[in-house]
Amino acid sequence: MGSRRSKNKQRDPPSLDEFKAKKDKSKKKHSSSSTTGKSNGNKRSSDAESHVKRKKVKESKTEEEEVEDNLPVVDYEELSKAKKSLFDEDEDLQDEFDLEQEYDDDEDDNKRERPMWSDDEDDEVDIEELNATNIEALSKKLDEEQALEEEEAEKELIEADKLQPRAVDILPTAEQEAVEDQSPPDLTSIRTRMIEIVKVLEDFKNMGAPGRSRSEYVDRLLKDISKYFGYSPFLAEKLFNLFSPSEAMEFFEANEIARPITIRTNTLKTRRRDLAQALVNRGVNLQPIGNWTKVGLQIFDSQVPVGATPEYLAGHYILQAASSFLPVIALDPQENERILDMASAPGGKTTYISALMKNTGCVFANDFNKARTKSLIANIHRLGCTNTIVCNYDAREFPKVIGGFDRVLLDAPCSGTGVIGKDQSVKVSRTEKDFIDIPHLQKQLLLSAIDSVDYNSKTGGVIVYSTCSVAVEEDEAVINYALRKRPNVKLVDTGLEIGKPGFTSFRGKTFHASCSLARRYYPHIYNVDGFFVAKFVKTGPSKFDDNKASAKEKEAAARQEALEEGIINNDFAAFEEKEDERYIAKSKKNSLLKKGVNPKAIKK
Ligand SMILES: C[S@@+](CC[C@H](N)C(=O)[O-])C[C@H]1O[C@@H](n2cnc3c(N)ncnc32)[C@H](O)[C@@H]1O
Repeated sequence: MGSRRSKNKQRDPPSLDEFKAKKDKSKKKHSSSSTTGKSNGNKRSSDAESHVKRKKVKESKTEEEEVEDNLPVVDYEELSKAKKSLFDEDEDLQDEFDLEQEYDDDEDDNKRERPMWSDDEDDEVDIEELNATNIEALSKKLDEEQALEEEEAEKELIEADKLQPRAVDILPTAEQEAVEDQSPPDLTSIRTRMIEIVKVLEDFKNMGAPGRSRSEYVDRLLKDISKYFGYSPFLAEKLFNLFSPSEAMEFFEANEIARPITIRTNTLKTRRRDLAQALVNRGVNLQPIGNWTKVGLQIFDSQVPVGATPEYLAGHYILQAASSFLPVIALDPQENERILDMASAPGGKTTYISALMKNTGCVFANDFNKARTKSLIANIHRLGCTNTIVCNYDAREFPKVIGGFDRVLLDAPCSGTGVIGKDQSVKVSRTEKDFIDIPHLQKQLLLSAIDSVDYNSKTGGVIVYSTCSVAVEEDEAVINYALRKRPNVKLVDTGLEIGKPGFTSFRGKTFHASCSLARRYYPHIYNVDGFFVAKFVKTGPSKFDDNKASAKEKEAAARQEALEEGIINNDFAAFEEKEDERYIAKSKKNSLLKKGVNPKAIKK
């Protein structure tokens, strides 16, 4: 963890001006790379700047700041740069989405480069001298110096760690623990102790105190985590076990912050470029999410409520977490297919499916919770999805209700351990029983999803299972169960470019090797909600398969029933002749009056 300290700063979202300056910079970078061939010039220069800045900061640090630097704050700056982040800034995006047209080339803005260039003075390097010709050489030199410095610092740290018998002092005695339990928590010392314990656990052989077992450190760390971050001891342990100790700390830290606000362009009504332009005009500061989606936008800040703009009300976009795009991308819906979204409210994924199908075919949007189907219907209407049928069944009743689908999405009800960043109540509300009951339901739902798919589908035969939980019981254990119970399916690649592979074994349990094809998403790695996505294809009929013919009959019967109940009208787009006659007459009269003609004088 020591080597991370200099980078442990969360980046503030850029202001509009900074964003613009960045765009300008990137534009210059493009042109300079094409003329000079020095494609890394800007990066190197900013490396050089940050080195200069780091140096300054380092010199002026107090001891307290040094301690503060030790704290495992999630490195979002690194995250945003890392290839693996779902919020990649890809230069290629410029072609499809070029916001530069939205900003004038203003001299003031050009002056407002990143502060590293203008604010810092440095004894050793005169930044003014960093021009196009010597920048690369200087940067290289600075890089080397920096690497050497970091190496030395790391060595010093290791030596200091060895010399100091800190490990002995980290764990409190029973008496100290008793006193601590009685008094209000001292969060600063708890945090420091957590960091120390993590260091010991990462190198227990050399750093563990004599006579102390690894589990003593783990127990203390778990107590500290649950006190510091506010988790129930049970959930703290469950989540801790998913990661190495230092990664677990990053995960817990990341859960303290909400993920970036993201929206999905509704391509049934607009294009992302047009939407972005409209929102920028309203004072929304945004940029594309990353090169893995052509419809997502990340909102940095806004002068208007993003959930109430005219574009929102007109259904040009939906507020949707970036991770929620993933299962639909994996589902890969095709035009004219029949698709079932088993647990669909409030419809973020249904409306995306509908958009990808360009309103062709048919999407059955089901949800067991009737109250939630109201927001589902509202979203379907607002976004103009005309190929959807909303239903309200316990999805375990499928395929008896209807089957023979080309594709089924099961975005399953779950414990929500992936979305603690936005729902902190999960920290204490989830019990051991939840991790038995919820997976039980998920397993039943997944079998129904599999049985509802037509294995003869010419275009599909696909089932996607997703959760916003990172708990293995709700993810790999569920898909592994389905593989055992339904030998007529196999897991396939999700087609998603990024994501960590699913576990093939976990704490003594072994899963089918193909579970590694599933994808895991974590807030501390991708800056998105924790998520899980697995994709199956059907290789043979299920015992309970409903063939396509009978599914069609059921669909026709359902339509008829809805017609009879007046839920849908066959004459949705037709004219009400009597009503229309009145309006036509009125408008004719008005038009004559406008022309100064007395309507009564006109012979009928
Ligand atoms: C994760 S949410 C779905 C979110 C939705 N897919 C979206 O993108 O907006 C899970 C949904 O499952 C529904 N649900 C729970 N049990 C169900 C069941 N037995 N059958 C169908 N839906 C169920 C819940 O009402 C909830 O709306």
